[in-house]
Amino acid sequence: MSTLIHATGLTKLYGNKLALDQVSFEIQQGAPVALVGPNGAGKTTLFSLLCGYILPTKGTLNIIGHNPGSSDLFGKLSALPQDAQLDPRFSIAHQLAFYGQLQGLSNKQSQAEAIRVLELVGLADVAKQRSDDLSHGMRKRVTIGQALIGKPQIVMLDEATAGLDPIHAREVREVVANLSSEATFILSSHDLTELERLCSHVLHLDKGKLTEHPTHSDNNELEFGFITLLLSEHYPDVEAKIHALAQVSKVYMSQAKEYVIEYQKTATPFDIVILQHCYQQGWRYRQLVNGHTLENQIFKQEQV
Ligand SMILES: Nc1ncnc2c1ncn2[C@@H]1O[C@H](COP(=O)(O)OP(=O)(O)OP(=O)(O)O)[C@@H](O)[C@H]1O
Repeated sequence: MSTLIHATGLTKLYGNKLALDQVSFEIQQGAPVALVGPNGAGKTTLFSLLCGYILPTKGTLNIIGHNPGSSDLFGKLSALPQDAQLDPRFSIAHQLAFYGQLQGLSNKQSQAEAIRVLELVGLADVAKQRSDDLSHGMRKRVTIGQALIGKPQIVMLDEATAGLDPIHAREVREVVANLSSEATFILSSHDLTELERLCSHVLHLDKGKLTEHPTHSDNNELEFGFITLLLSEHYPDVEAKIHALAQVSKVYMSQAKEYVIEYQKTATPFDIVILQHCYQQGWRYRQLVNGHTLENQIFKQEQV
C-alpha cells in the first residue's frame, strides 16, 4: 500500500482564530477515508489545504510526492464541493465531456470519458438527459462521476450525502464503496454514523484537533473483546444480567438502550453467547456491533 497524503503538524490561523492545530496524519491508497467533525471543526479548512486553495500557517503537507496546488497534481486529485451544481441547459454527457476537455482531452476522448464515468456511477442510460430530469440522488451521482473524470488517484467529496433522503444517501455510499478500486475517496461529514460502515479509517476533527480511529476495531489478537448491543426497548437490570455472564468483565450503558460489553475471549464466540442470553431473557435487540461503535470510540472510550 502506498502513502498518498502525508501531513505533519498542520496548523492554520485565520487572523488569531486557530482553525487547525498541529494536525498530523497519513492516508494510504485504498479504502475510503472519513473526515468527520461538528460544525466549525476545521473540515473545510483541511479540504482547502489539501486542494492547495489556502496555505498552512505552519506544518507540511505532501500529496503523492508533491506540494498541494502543484501543477503536477493536475488530474491526480479532484474535489467535489458540497454545493456542486449541474447546468440545467445541457445534457449530462455534454457537461461531463466539457469537463474532460478542460482537462485537455480531445473532443472524442472527452465524450468517451463522459460515458465511462457515467457507467461507473451507474447512470450511462441518462447520458442524454438534462439535470432537471434526474432525481436529487442521481444528480449527486453525476457530480461524483464528474469528480472521476481523468482517473484521479484521490477524490475528495465534501458532505456527499447532505440533503439526500436515506435511500438516495445509501445509493451514493454504495457508489463510493464500489469505486474504491478506482480511486481513494476522502469523504467529509458531520454525521459520525453515516460513514462508519463505509470507511475503515476515520479522521475526527474537533476544534481544529485531530484524532484517528479504525472503525472495524479492537477485537483481533487481544485477550479481551468488545461488543456493542443496542436493545429495542428498555428492560430491567440489563447491566447486572449481562455482567452475570461468566465471560463478561465490564459492561456499561453508553446511551439509552445501548450497552458496551467487555468480555474475555474463549472458544465460544461471545456474539453467540450474548444472542442466546437475549433470547433467554426475552430481550429484543436492534443492533449488535462487533467492537465499539465509532461514536463510542470518539466520545465514550474512557468509560470502559
Ligand atoms: N476565512 C475565515 N476567516 C476566519 N475564520 C474562519 C475562516 N474560515 C473558517 N474560519 C473559522 O475556522 C474554524 C474552522 O472552520 P471550517 O469551515 O474549516 O470548519 P468546518 O468543520 O468545515 O465547519 P462546517 O461543518 O460548519 O462547514 C471555524 O471556527 C470558522 O469560524
